Amino acid sequence: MNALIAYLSYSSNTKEVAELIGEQLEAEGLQLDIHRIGIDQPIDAQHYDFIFLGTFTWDMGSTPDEVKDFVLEVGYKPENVAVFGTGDTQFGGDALFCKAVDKLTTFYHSKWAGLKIEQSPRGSQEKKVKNWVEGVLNYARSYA
Ligand SMILES: Cc1cc2nc3c(=O)[nH]c(=O)nc-3n(C[C@H](O)[C@H](O)[C@H](O)COP(=O)(O)O)c2cc1C
Repeated sequence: MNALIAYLSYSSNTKEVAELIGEQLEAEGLQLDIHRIGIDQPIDAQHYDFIFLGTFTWDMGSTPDEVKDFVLEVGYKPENVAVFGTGDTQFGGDALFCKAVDKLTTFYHSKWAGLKIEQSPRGSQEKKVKNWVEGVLNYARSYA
């Protein structure tokens, strides 16, 4: 099985989550490609068994433009998109926390609840990342 991790990150929090996810996927034996949204060349989404899409949230619960451009670039709604992201409850509390994750999860009709991390995942939230990735892979194993 193979996977793509596509993410946008300005100040590295979402990048750190992407790295943790990547380490786990590789440890589980998946072949991995990384796509830095807004930087790397367009990808062929059909090539992947899983697409992990990562974004931060800003501007009152908005999805960053680069991520919207990526969604348009992909051009269709793959069935295998799992969404993760980082945010900060100081910007609007629970109502706006990682709102972009919610929006993308709904947009892609994702099979998996979005992973929401407060700022950096390092420390106590690492376990949350690990459990979420495990949940995504377990679903795939049970339906493969
Ligand atoms: C101007 C601004 C607006 C933000 N608005 C939100 C928001 O509405 N909801 C949220 O959860 N986080 C918000 N954040 C917090 C960022 O999403 C958070 O710091 C995130 O971890 C940054 O990701 P990155 O380090 O990958 O760039 C905002 C941050 C900034 C600077």
